[in-house]
Amino acid sequence: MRSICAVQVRRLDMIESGTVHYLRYLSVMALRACGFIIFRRLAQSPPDNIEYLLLQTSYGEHHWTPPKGHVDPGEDDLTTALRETREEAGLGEEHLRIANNFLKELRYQVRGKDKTVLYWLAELRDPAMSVTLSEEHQDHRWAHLEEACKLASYKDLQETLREAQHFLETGEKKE
Ligand SMILES: Nc1nc2c(ncn2[C@@H]2O[C@H](COP(=O)(O)OP(=O)(O)OP(=O)(O)OP(=O)(O)OC[C@H]3O[C@@H](n4cnc5c(=O)[nH]c(N)nc54)[C@H](O)[C@@H]3O)[C@@H](O)[C@H]2O)c(=O)[nH]1
Repeated sequence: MRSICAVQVRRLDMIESGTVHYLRYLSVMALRACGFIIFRRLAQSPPDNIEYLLLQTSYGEHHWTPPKGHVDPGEDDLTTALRETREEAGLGEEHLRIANNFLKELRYQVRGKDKTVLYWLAELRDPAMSVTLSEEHQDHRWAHLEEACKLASYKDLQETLREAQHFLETGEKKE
């Protein structure tokens, strides 16, 4: 009887990784994530000179979003955004020019729980710099606004990208 229990416990330990671990994590953590809408400017004339960076997850629905991720306990939001961008895209603060006066908050539900995502806006200083993905993502794309909106299939994220474009073209936030 004792040995059966030991085997069962070991099996439970083994499935403690992957999705089970992730679902347990979700059930205890408040869902808050932070990241950057990263853009680069090309030589073309406006508006085609602006491209946005989107990453495609290697898990789940394989959805596309800008680099972002969960806030660690005790971490401030901007530090999270910078850490996640370095981890997920290989781009650090030294590679970015962070825009003043642009911060967008998205709220949506993930598996029945409210999630808040904060996005800052940042320009890649060297447009030729390459992106280095982590295991969390399987692909990345630099895309003009309309293509970026097709990849980012969520209405709120599409609106955020449109607001970023408006901000970059006019220097003003959309009301
Ligand atoms: N095994 C496994 N493991 C997973 C899974 N899933 C995650 N992991 C692990 O967690 C780590 C990631 O940790 P971080 O990087 O720190 O966090 P985030 O960046 O926050 O990443 P998430 O993917 O958790 O969160 P979202 O992007 O928010 O996607 C969640 C759902 O929300 C919807 N959704 C997404 N975006 C929008 C939007 O803009 N607007 C709207 N309206 N809806 C949106 C969409 O339906 C989507 O399915 C990975 O390494 C994995 O280990 C999974 O399914 N199976």
